[in-house]
Amino acid sequence: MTFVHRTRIKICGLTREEDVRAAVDAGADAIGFVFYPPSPRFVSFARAAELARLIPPFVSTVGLFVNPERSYVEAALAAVPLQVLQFHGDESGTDCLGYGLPFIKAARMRPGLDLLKYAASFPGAQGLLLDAFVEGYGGGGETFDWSLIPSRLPLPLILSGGLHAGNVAEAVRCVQPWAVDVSSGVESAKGIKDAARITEFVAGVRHAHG
Ligand SMILES: O=C(O)c1ccccc1N[C@@H]1O[C@H](COP(=O)(O)O)[C@@H](O)[C@H]1O
Repeated sequence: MTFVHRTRIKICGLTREEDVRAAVDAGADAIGFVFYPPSPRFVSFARAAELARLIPPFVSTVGLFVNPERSYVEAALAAVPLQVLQFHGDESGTDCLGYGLPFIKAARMRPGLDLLKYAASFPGAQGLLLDAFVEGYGGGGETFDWSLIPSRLPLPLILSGGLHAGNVAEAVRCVQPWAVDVSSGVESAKGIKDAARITEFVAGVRHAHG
């Protein structure tokens, strides 16, 4: 099957230098830092700033937040060179605006969620990230029923939730997202990425394109 675009790849929840290098070397388009303290992948702003120095031009740096205070996001922006914000909690459309950066909004997929209505409530969003509905907001390594995704969405779709090298090609062919986002599926332990799994994941995405 021929796609009109190259599926973008975001690797999220990096905590170590070698993992950033592995993601960049494998061809990731974006690197995510988790600024949600309860997450096992949490990094401080200082740590994220150190890691961000390893990220070359044209690879985006994404800051992930869950229900943050505005001052917390502002502090992140002052400390870390972020290009995109990812809001992964119960934020409203207004909560996500006003930072002077593009943002993507996560929807935690469950039966009954009206995704078109949900997307419309985030008028400033640059993309809609679809994740499984898990305890702890995200990063649970669980897939969701892709048939719940409407065929036409008003925003670029970023597919996440339980993706790994073994299912990502099928996911890309089935959903045809703008981008995929992965955390657990390229880890050897929570917060510890595995270079081989990252490489295999990227190859899986590229393989989907035939
Ligand atoms: O990674 C986390 O710890 C995390 C914590 C809170 C909210 C989101 C989080 N990660 C995001 O969750 C999805 C799915 O991750 P996985 O591949 O299933 O582990 C992904 O978008 C991560 O960015």
